[in-house]
Amino acid sequence: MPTWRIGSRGSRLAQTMVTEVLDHLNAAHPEHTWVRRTIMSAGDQDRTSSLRDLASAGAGVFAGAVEQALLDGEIDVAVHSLKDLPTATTPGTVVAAIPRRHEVRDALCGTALDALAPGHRVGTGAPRRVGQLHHACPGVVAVPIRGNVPPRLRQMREKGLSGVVLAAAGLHRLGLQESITEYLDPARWPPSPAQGAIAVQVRTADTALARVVAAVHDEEAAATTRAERALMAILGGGCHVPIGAYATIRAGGLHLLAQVTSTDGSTTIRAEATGAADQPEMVGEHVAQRLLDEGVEAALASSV
Ligand SMILES: NCc1[nH]cc(CCC(=O)O)c1CC(=O)O
Repeated sequence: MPTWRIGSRGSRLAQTMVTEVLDHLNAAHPEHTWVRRTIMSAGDQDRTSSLRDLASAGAGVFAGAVEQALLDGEIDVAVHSLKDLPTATTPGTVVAAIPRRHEVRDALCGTALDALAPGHRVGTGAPRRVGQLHHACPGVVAVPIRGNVPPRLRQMREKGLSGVVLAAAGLHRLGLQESITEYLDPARWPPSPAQGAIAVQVRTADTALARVVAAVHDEEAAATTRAERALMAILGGGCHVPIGAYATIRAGGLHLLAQVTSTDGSTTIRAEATGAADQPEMVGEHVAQRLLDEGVEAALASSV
């Protein structure tokens, strides 16, 4: 029976995502053997540039090295955070499975939103989170902070910050959920497109392997993230663009809420729509068009 090499970034978060995928694959396909590989990326190695510098160097700075290892045949399966994967598919690769998404929300560690007062400092460098923070808590100072999840919590303590905003999914996967003070309501504070979702990627030519990894696929996670990413593909994507998106499957179909917030928090533009759950891209495109009709481009231009 075949042995497959499954690879990810070297961060502890990436390793836990591989474990999550492997637990599922081993249960569904005990006849296959899976071995783990770690791929070091520029995003892992570079501790000096700001997230924005790295982002402008290309949205896939974290995912790129892992995708390259897949294309070079060093690994057979790549595991990514879907939100860190560029919306433009890398030729020769295909996302063959998106596992069930457990947690999409942002979380505040440290001081609760209500208790934050003007002058308090909160760690986050992502423009979407900076804008949402300023909008919710005028006068609160966003302090750029970067690195993996555990170092960000450490920086909060070391720099005497009142709090730090992180994805709840990452904190949960790392067993750090006790650090969470407050879950931010996704209807008021929409998270990053595809936040919390894992992408399981293979080479396009490996159709048999694609069928094997499809054992971890979840239709709801796929539909919601496809809608969120279709929206982002139109508005320009990546961690450096302040777009929040939150899709849910409801009785009437797939509902998508999107929000763009200027980094100073003064302007938020929201749009939503419901459409067919089996045509998620159409819902994403529809909501993107509504945001454009509301003049979102000017808001984006002034905030990035
Ligand atoms: N941008 C970094 C990043 N990429 C994926 C996660 C974890 C959440 C996820 O799995 O989507 C994080 C950390 C964060 O945003 O707090």
